[in-house]
Amino acid sequence: MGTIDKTQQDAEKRVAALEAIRFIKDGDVVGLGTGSTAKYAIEEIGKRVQNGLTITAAASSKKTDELARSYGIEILDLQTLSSIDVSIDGADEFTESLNLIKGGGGALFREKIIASLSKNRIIVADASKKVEKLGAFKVPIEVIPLALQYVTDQITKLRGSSLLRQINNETFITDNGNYIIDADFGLIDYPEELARSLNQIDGLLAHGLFIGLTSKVIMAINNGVVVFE
Ligand SMILES: O=C[C@H](O)[C@H](O)[C@H](O)COP(=O)(O)O
Repeated sequence: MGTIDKTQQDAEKRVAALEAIRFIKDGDVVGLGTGSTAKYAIEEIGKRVQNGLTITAAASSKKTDELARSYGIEILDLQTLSSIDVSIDGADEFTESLNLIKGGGGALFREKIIASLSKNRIIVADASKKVEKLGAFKVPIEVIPLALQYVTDQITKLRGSSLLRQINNETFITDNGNYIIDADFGLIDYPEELARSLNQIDGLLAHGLFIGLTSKVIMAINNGVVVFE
C-alpha cells in the first residue's frame, strides 16, 4: 500500500469506527474490541452513553475494560454471557473473504470469545489493513507458558518460525497470564487449513487467525467507507 501517512490512517480509523456505531441500538449487549481503532469506537459509544444510550458491554481486554468504565459504560462479566448483540473490533490484516489476523495488541483470546458470542461481528479498519493474502503480519499465538517449547516445535513442523513477543526487553504477558509467539508462516495460501492445524496443538490457547468470525469489515479510505460483507 506504499508509505502510510499516520494522520490519514488515524482519521480513517475514526471514520470506520463512527460508521460501525450506527449498528448499535438501545438495550444491546455490545462487545468491545481492543486496539487503536476499537478505541475510537469505545470513546464514541462512551459519549453516547453519557447522552442517554442504554447499552451494556463486554470488554476484550483490561485496557478496554478500564477505558469503557471511565465513560460510565456498564461492563458485564464475560464468563456469564451466552450471547452478544453486536461487537466492534479492529484487525491487523483482513481479506475480502473476511478472514483476519488479529492479536497485535495481545488481546486475541478474549476477542475470539467475544466474536464467537456475537450475532453481528463488525471489524473496523483503515485501508492499510486490507491484503490479498494474510501473513505479512506475523500470526500472534497465545501460549500457556509451560507449553512454550512444545508449541514452538509444533509451529516449526508447520513450517513457521516463532518469535516470543518482548516489550521493552521483557517478555510480554497477556491479560490471561500467558505468552505470545509471533509466528511467521510467510504469505498464507490456505488460512482455514493453517487455523485447523493450529487448533490441534495442546498448550496453544488461541491464534490470531479469525476465520468465519466476521459479519462485515467497515474499511475507511480517505473520507469514505467501503463495506465488505
Ligand atoms: O490484540 C489486539 C487486537 O486484535 C487489535 O484489534 C488489532 O491488533 C488491531 O489493532 P489496531 O486497531 O491498533 O491496528
